[in-house]
Amino acid sequence: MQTGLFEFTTGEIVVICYIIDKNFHICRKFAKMSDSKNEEFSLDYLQKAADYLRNQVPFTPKLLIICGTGLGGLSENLQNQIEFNYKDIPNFPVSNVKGHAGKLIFGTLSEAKIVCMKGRFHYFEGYSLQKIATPIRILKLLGVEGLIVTNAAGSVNEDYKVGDIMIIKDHVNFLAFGGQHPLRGPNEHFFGERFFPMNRAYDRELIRIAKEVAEKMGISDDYHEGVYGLYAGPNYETVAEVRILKMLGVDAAGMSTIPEVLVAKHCGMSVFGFSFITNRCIHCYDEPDEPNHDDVLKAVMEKSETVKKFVANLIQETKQRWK
Ligand SMILES: O=P(O)(O)O[C@H]1O[C@H](CO)[C@@H](O)[C@H]1O
Ligand code: HPA
Repeated sequence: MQTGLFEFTTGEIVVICYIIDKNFHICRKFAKMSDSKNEEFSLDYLQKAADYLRNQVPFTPKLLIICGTGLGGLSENLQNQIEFNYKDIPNFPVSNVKGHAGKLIFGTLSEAKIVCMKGRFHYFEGYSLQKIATPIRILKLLGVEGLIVTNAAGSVNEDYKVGDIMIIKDHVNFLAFGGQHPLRGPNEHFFGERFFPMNRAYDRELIRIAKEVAEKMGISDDYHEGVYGLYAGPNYETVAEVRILKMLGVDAAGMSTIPEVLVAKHCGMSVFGFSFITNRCIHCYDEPDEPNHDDVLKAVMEKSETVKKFVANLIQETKQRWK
């Protein structure tokens, strides 16, 4: 048989059809595999959680606050609170780390309409990067336009001290260097473009206002602008790793935040973030100190009022955006 440029016998055609068919099935299988990998990050799946919340919350939240370890007290700023346990929200992950209560709290502050995640999800808990960031997409579906993301972190920068606030001006996503990314897989165009920039990820105007707020609060010696680095954990860094982080321009190290920021930026949110410095990362082999989670929690508790005030003042100064 003559087919275009080539001549085939019937037998050859059968073989070719078989190969095409086989490849088609293999391709379909792979497509299905990668689709099912993203199913829990898809619009349909997340819509269920958004509908559940929308039916019970009488206003549209505009600002999401993610409370880092021990920073759940930030939700105490909110008036007219409506509270949900993560476990009661369909298709919502559940948090397992001490210092992360697992509650979603809606409320208002200085007329700003806010939702607060009192408890987040970490890669070291075994969640996929997508699962960690599902609340961002769910709350985007509800109407959220801005994110204040907070975390507890160790200082790599030796000028920082325990109790300081580091406003995040940029980050280094060490997981991405190894090809790990919450947006890996088919792009959900509803939320954003396949390719998106991150060079202006942290909103410069919010940073400017936050610095003014810190100055007005009289804490100019206790805040910095720096680079956050994601170390997957759950162990704290070795001395050699801390030295590498320093060489690579990281000022504070933590085990969270970046997956949430990536997904927030992908769906067009404005982002402001800060790290609360809970411990020093250890640079020297002869130092007897060892970081531990109880000290991390203790450090946050000691300064929780200042941090709460900092966030409340920042919201007060930017409330027009979140009404
Ligand atoms: O980043 P958050 O959730 O604030 O918590 C930080 O504190 C924990 C370690 O003490 C880790 O989970 C680290 O990421
Ligand atoms: N390293 C990583 N994550 C952390 C630290 C740290 O020193 N402190 C709090 N979270």
